[in-house]
Amino acid sequence: MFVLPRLFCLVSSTDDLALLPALAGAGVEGFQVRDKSATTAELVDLTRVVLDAVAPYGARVVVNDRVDVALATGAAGVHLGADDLPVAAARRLAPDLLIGATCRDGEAVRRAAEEGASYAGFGPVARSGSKAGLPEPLGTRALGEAAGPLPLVAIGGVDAQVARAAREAGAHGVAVIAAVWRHPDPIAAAKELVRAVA
Ligand SMILES: Cc1ncc(COP(=O)(O)OP(=O)(O)O)c(N)n1
Ligand SMILES: Cc1ncsc1CCOP(=O)(O)O
Repeated sequence: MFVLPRLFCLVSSTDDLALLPALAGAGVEGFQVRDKSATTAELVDLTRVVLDAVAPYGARVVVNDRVDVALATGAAGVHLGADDLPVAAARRLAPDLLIGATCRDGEAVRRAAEEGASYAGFGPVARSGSKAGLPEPLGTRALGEAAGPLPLVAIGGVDAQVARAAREAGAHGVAVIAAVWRHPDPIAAAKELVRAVA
């Protein structure tokens, strides 16, 4: 059984991977390997690099989209969205993995729980600068209304202020890209996020 991190930092191969040990050392408990342009082999390699960098700090690694890569690398989990392997199928393949499912309302959270998800990635809670084509922000009130059968990880436009609001609304934790990787001082930003979700 894995403890669900309160802060996930999403990582792609274009990020400064040399910062990973310092981010984990600063208290980032979870990393999600998310690289939309990587081949399968590249994703396996990137996941191994992330695991090697952060596992010594006790941080956990989740692979976005790919249960096969999670299993092949010994990652702690996988995050699945609407275009990915259905959660129930992933759970059959991977009884022991942490499985996250993207959800936008309470009904989706209930369904994900029934299918065997471990947590719901709920969002976008605010306006994301990193991912295009998302629906309008759902806000933290909708997050509070969706709370119930699964721990919720708020995503989309999360900075320290949104992270605090999400936690107050009932989120277990948050997941971020821009708040760390587009910050002039990623380690300072991570420390502030760690405090915000504590
Ligand atoms: C924690 C978390 N929540 C939601 C997402 C979004 O996943 P998905 O819907 O599969 O979209 P992509 O990330 O694949 O663009 C996530 N990655 N993490
Ligand atoms: C992958 C994903 N899914 C919903 S928002 C998002 C991107 C989150 O990035 P940011 O923290 O920069 O908004």
